[in-house]
Amino acid sequence: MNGNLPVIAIDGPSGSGKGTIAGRLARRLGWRLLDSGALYRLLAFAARNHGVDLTNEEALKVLAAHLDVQFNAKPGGGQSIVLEGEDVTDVIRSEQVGAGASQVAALPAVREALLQRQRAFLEAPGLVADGRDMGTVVFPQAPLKIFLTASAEERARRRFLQLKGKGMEADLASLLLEIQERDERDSQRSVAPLKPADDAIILDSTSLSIDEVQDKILEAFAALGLDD
Ligand SMILES: Nc1ncnc2c1ncn2[C@@H]1O[C@H](COP(=O)(O)OP(=O)(O)O)[C@@H](O)[C@H]1O
Ligand SMILES: Nc1ccn([C@H]2C[C@H](O)[C@@H](COP(=O)(O)OP(=O)(O)O)O2)c(=O)n1
Repeated sequence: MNGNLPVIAIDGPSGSGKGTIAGRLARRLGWRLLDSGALYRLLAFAARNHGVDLTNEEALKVLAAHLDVQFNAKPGGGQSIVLEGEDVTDVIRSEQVGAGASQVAALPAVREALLQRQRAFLEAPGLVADGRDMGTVVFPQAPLKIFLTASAEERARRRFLQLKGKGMEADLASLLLEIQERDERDSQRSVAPLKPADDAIILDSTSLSIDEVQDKILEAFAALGLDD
Protein backbone atom coordinates (compact mmCIF):
# COMPACT_ATOMS: atom_id res chain seq x y z
CA MET A 1 0.00 0.00 0.00
CA ASN A 2 0.94 3.64 0.10
CA GLY A 3 1.61 3.59 3.82
CA ASN A 4 5.38 3.76 3.30
CA LEU A 5 5.36 6.91 1.18
CA PRO A 6 6.49 10.06 3.00
CA VAL A 7 4.05 12.69 4.23
CA ILE A 8 4.74 16.16 5.58
CA ALA A 9 1.81 16.98 7.86
CA ILE A 10 1.17 20.65 8.57
CA ASP A 11 -1.51 21.33 11.16
CA GLY A 12 -2.51 24.44 13.03
CA PRO A 13 -5.14 27.10 13.52
CA SER A 14 -6.70 29.36 10.89
CA GLY A 15 -4.38 31.90 9.29
CA SER A 16 -1.14 30.44 10.64
CA GLY A 17 0.12 30.01 7.07
CA LYS A 18 -0.45 26.27 6.57
CA GLY A 19 -1.90 26.48 3.06
CA THR A 20 0.77 28.86 1.83
CA ILE A 21 3.63 26.77 3.17
CA ALA A 22 2.10 23.45 2.14
CA GLY A 23 1.71 24.74 -1.43
CA ARG A 24 5.31 25.95 -1.54
CA LEU A 25 6.72 22.73 -0.13
CA ALA A 26 4.70 20.55 -2.50
CA ARG A 27 5.96 22.55 -5.47
CA ARG A 28 9.54 22.53 -4.26
CA LEU A 29 9.58 18.76 -3.61
CA GLY A 30 7.35 17.82 -6.56
CA TRP A 31 4.94 16.13 -4.15
CA ARG A 32 1.16 16.02 -4.17
CA LEU A 33 -0.82 18.46 -2.06
CA LEU A 34 -3.82 17.85 0.18
CA ASP A 35 -5.73 20.92 1.40
CA SER A 36 -7.95 18.98 3.79
CA GLY A 37 -9.70 22.13 5.05
CA ALA A 38 -11.00 22.68 1.52
CA LEU A 39 -12.93 19.40 1.80
CA TYR A 40 -14.76 20.64 4.91
CA ARG A 41 -15.31 24.02 3.28
CA LEU A 42 -16.68 22.31 0.15
CA LEU A 43 -19.03 20.23 2.23
CA ALA A 44 -20.38 23.29 4.06
CA PHE A 45 -20.78 25.10 0.74
CA ALA A 46 -22.46 22.13 -0.98
CA ALA A 47 -24.79 21.70 2.00
CA ARG A 48 -25.97 25.27 1.63
CA ASN A 49 -26.52 24.78 -2.12
CA HIS A 50 -28.53 21.62 -1.50
CA GLY A 51 -30.53 23.00 1.41
CA VAL A 52 -28.94 20.60 3.92
CA ASP A 53 -28.85 21.85 7.50
CA LEU A 54 -25.35 22.03 9.00
CA THR A 55 -26.52 20.01 12.00
CA ASN A 56 -28.04 17.16 9.95
CA GLU A 57 -25.24 14.62 10.46
CA GLU A 58 -26.84 11.81 8.49
CA ALA A 59 -27.51 13.93 5.37
CA LEU A 60 -24.06 15.56 5.62
CA LYS A 61 -22.43 12.14 5.79
CA VAL A 62 -24.13 11.14 2.52
CA LEU A 63 -23.20 14.45 0.90
CA ALA A 64 -19.57 14.06 2.06
CA ALA A 65 -19.35 10.57 0.58
CA HIS A 66 -20.60 11.83 -2.80
CA LEU A 67 -18.87 15.21 -3.09
CA ASP A 68 -18.22 15.76 -6.80
CA VAL A 69 -14.98 17.74 -6.60
CA GLN A 70 -11.80 18.18 -8.60
CA PHE A 71 -8.54 19.77 -7.51
CA ASN A 72 -6.64 21.04 -10.56
CA ALA A 73 -3.02 22.17 -10.25
CA LYS A 74 -2.52 25.63 -11.77
CA PRO A 75 0.50 26.06 -14.05
CA GLY A 76 1.96 28.91 -11.94
CA GLY A 77 1.38 27.10 -8.62
CA GLY A 78 -1.68 26.73 -6.38
CA GLN A 79 -4.77 24.82 -7.38
CA SER A 80 -8.26 25.55 -8.59
CA ILE A 81 -11.22 23.74 -7.04
CA VAL A 82 -14.26 22.71 -9.04
CA LEU A 83 -17.43 21.56 -7.27
CA GLU A 84 -20.21 20.03 -9.36
CA GLY A 85 -18.77 21.75 -12.43
CA GLU A 86 -18.49 25.20 -10.79
CA ASP A 87 -15.16 26.91 -10.00
CA VAL A 88 -15.42 27.61 -6.27
CA THR A 89 -11.72 28.31 -5.57
CA ASP A 90 -12.35 31.76 -4.11
CA VAL A 91 -15.94 31.59 -2.82
CA ILE A 92 -15.12 28.81 -0.36
CA ARG A 93 -12.48 31.04 1.27
CA SER A 94 -14.95 33.38 2.96
CA GLU A 95 -15.01 33.38 6.76
CA GLN A 96 -18.71 32.36 6.63
CA VAL A 97 -17.84 29.19 4.73
CA GLY A 98 -14.92 28.66 7.16
CA ALA A 99 -17.31 28.83 10.10
CA GLY A 100 -19.66 26.33 8.38
CA ALA A 101 -16.69 24.07 7.69
CA SER A 102 -15.70 24.15 11.36
CA GLN A 103 -19.30 23.25 12.31
CA VAL A 104 -19.61 20.23 9.98
CA ALA A 105 -16.05 19.16 10.88
CA ALA A 106 -17.13 18.56 14.48
CA LEU A 107 -19.49 15.73 13.37
CA PRO A 108 -17.89 12.26 13.70
CA ALA A 109 -19.80 10.74 10.72
CA VAL A 110 -18.57 13.54 8.47
CA ARG A 111 -14.93 13.05 9.50
CA GLU A 112 -15.26 9.30 8.96
CA ALA A 113 -16.80 9.84 5.50
CA LEU A 114 -13.88 12.06 4.45
CA LEU A 115 -11.07 9.94 5.91
CA GLN A 116 -10.41 7.56 2.98
CA ARG A 117 -10.77 10.37 0.47
CA GLN A 118 -7.95 12.21 2.26
CA ARG A 119 -5.72 9.13 2.54
CA ALA A 120 -6.19 8.47 -1.19
CA PHE A 121 -4.21 11.67 -1.91
CA LEU A 122 -1.03 9.88 -0.85
CA GLU A 123 0.84 8.96 -4.02
CA ALA A 124 4.51 8.66 -5.00
CA PRO A 125 6.81 10.42 -4.45
CA GLY A 126 5.07 11.91 -1.37
CA LEU A 127 2.38 14.18 0.02
CA VAL A 128 2.25 17.53 1.79
CA ALA A 129 -1.01 17.67 3.74
CA ASP A 130 -2.42 20.62 5.67
CA GLY A 131 -5.28 20.77 8.13
CA ARG A 132 -6.05 20.15 11.79
CA ASP A 133 -5.57 16.39 12.22
CA MET A 134 -3.09 15.43 9.49
CA GLY A 135 -0.42 14.38 11.99
CA THR A 136 -2.73 13.05 14.69
CA VAL A 137 -5.37 11.05 12.77
CA VAL A 138 -5.15 10.99 8.98
CA PHE A 139 -1.40 10.37 8.55
CA PRO A 140 -0.10 9.41 12.01
CA GLN A 141 2.85 7.69 10.27
CA ALA A 142 4.08 10.97 8.74
CA PRO A 143 7.85 11.29 9.31
CA LEU A 144 7.61 15.09 9.56
CA LYS A 145 4.81 16.83 11.47
CA ILE A 146 4.68 20.58 11.86
CA PHE A 147 2.25 22.40 14.11
CA LEU A 148 2.21 25.92 12.72
CA THR A 149 0.77 28.64 14.88
CA ALA A 150 0.75 32.44 15.36
CA SER A 151 -1.03 34.88 17.64
CA ALA A 152 -4.75 35.30 16.93
CA GLU A 153 -4.21 39.01 16.19
CA GLU A 154 -1.52 38.28 13.59
CA ARG A 155 -3.66 35.55 12.02
CA ALA A 156 -6.66 37.89 11.76
CA ARG A 157 -4.43 40.55 10.19
CA ARG A 158 -3.14 38.05 7.62
CA ARG A 159 -6.65 36.86 6.80
CA PHE A 160 -7.84 40.47 6.45
CA LEU A 161 -5.08 41.26 3.93
CA GLN A 162 -5.68 38.00 2.11
CA LEU A 163 -9.44 38.57 1.70
CA LYS A 164 -8.93 42.20 0.68
CA GLY A 165 -6.35 41.04 -1.85
CA LYS A 166 -9.00 38.82 -3.43
CA GLY A 167 -11.40 41.78 -3.55
CA MET A 168 -13.60 40.22 -0.84
CA GLU A 169 -15.37 41.95 2.06
CA ALA A 170 -13.41 41.93 5.32
CA ASP A 171 -13.55 43.56 8.73
CA LEU A 172 -10.55 43.10 11.02
CA ALA A 173 -12.44 43.10 14.35
CA SER A 174 -15.04 40.54 13.18
CA LEU A 175 -12.33 38.38 11.63
CA LEU A 176 -10.52 38.24 14.96
CA LEU A 177 -13.70 37.18 16.75
CA GLU A 178 -14.54 34.57 14.11
CA ILE A 179 -11.02 33.14 14.20
CA GLN A 180 -11.16 32.89 18.00
CA GLU A 181 -14.55 31.16 17.84
CA ARG A 182 -13.24 28.72 15.25
CA ASP A 183 -10.08 28.01 17.31
CA GLU A 184 -12.29 27.25 20.28
CA ARG A 185 -14.67 24.94 18.37
CA ASP A 186 -11.85 23.13 16.51
CA SER A 187 -9.85 22.58 19.71
CA GLN A 188 -12.73 21.54 21.96
CA ARG A 189 -14.54 19.02 19.74
CA SER A 190 -14.46 15.38 20.81
CA VAL A 191 -13.19 13.90 17.51
CA ALA A 192 -9.80 14.80 16.04
CA PRO A 193 -9.46 18.10 17.89
CA LEU A 194 -6.91 20.69 16.83
CA LYS A 195 -3.80 19.86 18.86
CA PRO A 196 -0.17 19.10 18.09
CA ALA A 197 0.77 15.46 17.61
CA ASP A 198 3.14 14.24 20.34
CA ASP A 199 5.95 14.10 17.79
CA ALA A 200 5.17 17.43 16.06
CA ILE A 201 7.59 20.33 15.76
CA ILE A 202 5.81 23.44 17.02
CA LEU A 203 6.55 26.52 14.95
CA ASP A 204 5.27 29.95 15.98
CA SER A 205 5.22 32.10 12.84
CA THR A 206 4.00 35.33 14.50
CA SER A 207 7.22 37.13 13.75
CA LEU A 208 8.58 34.92 10.98
CA SER A 209 8.31 35.65 7.26
CA ILE A 210 6.93 33.01 4.90
CA ASP A 211 10.49 32.37 3.66
CA GLU A 212 11.76 31.92 7.20
CA VAL A 213 9.00 29.39 7.97
CA GLN A 214 9.76 27.53 4.76
CA ASP A 215 13.50 27.42 5.54
CA LYS A 216 12.88 26.02 9.03
CA ILE A 217 10.65 23.26 7.67
CA LEU A 218 13.06 22.39 4.86
CA GLU A 219 15.85 22.21 7.45
CA ALA A 220 13.81 19.75 9.53
CA PHE A 221 13.01 17.77 6.38
CA ALA A 222 16.67 17.62 5.33
CA ALA A 223 17.57 16.36 8.82
CA LEU A 224 15.37 13.30 8.17
CA GLY A 225 17.65 12.26 5.30
CA LEU A 226 14.68 11.11 3.17
CA ASP A 227 15.98 12.71 0.00
CA ASP A 228 19.40 11.01 0.17
N1 LIG B 1 4.76 33.92 8.01
C1 LIG B 1 3.87 34.72 7.41
N2 LIG B 1 4.00 36.05 7.50
C2 LIG B 1 3.10 36.88 6.92
N3 LIG B 1 2.04 36.47 6.21
C3 LIG B 1 1.86 35.15 6.08
C4 LIG B 1 2.74 34.21 6.68
N4 LIG B 1 2.30 32.97 6.38
C5 LIG B 1 1.18 33.14 5.64
N5 LIG B 1 0.92 34.44 5.44
C6 LIG B 1 -0.22 35.02 4.72
O1 LIG B 1 -1.34 34.86 5.57
C7 LIG B 1 -2.51 34.53 4.83
C8 LIG B 1 -3.13 33.26 5.40
O2 LIG B 1 -2.26 32.18 5.12
P1 LIG B 1 -2.82 30.73 4.80
O3 LIG B 1 -1.69 29.95 4.23
O4 LIG B 1 -4.08 30.82 4.01
O5 LIG B 1 -3.15 30.21 6.27
P2 LIG B 1 -3.95 28.93 6.76
O6 LIG B 1 -3.93 27.95 5.63
O7 LIG B 1 -3.20 28.45 7.96
O8 LIG B 1 -5.32 29.41 7.11
C9 LIG B 1 -2.06 34.42 3.37
O9 LIG B 1 -2.41 35.60 2.69
C10 LIG B 1 -0.57 34.25 3.44
O10 LIG B 1 0.09 34.82 2.33
N1 LIG C 1 -8.10 18.50 8.71
C1 LIG C 1 -9.03 19.43 8.97
C2 LIG C 1 -9.08 20.61 8.19
C3 LIG C 1 -10.05 21.53 8.47
N2 LIG C 1 -10.96 21.29 9.44
C4 LIG C 1 -12.07 22.20 9.72
C5 LIG C 1 -11.79 23.15 10.85
C6 LIG C 1 -11.54 24.47 10.17
O1 LIG C 1 -12.00 25.54 11.00
C7 LIG C 1 -12.31 24.37 8.88
C8 LIG C 1 -11.67 25.10 7.70
O2 LIG C 1 -10.33 24.65 7.57
P1 LIG C 1 -9.25 25.46 6.72
O3 LIG C 1 -7.94 24.74 6.90
O4 LIG C 1 -9.71 25.62 5.31
O5 LIG C 1 -9.26 26.84 7.43
P2 LIG C 1 -8.15 27.95 7.50
O6 LIG C 1 -7.60 28.13 6.13
O7 LIG C 1 -7.10 27.42 8.45
O8 LIG C 1 -8.89 29.11 8.02
O9 LIG C 1 -12.36 22.99 8.58
C9 LIG C 1 -10.86 20.16 10.21
O10 LIG C 1 -11.65 19.97 11.14
N3 LIG C 1 -9.91 19.23 9.95
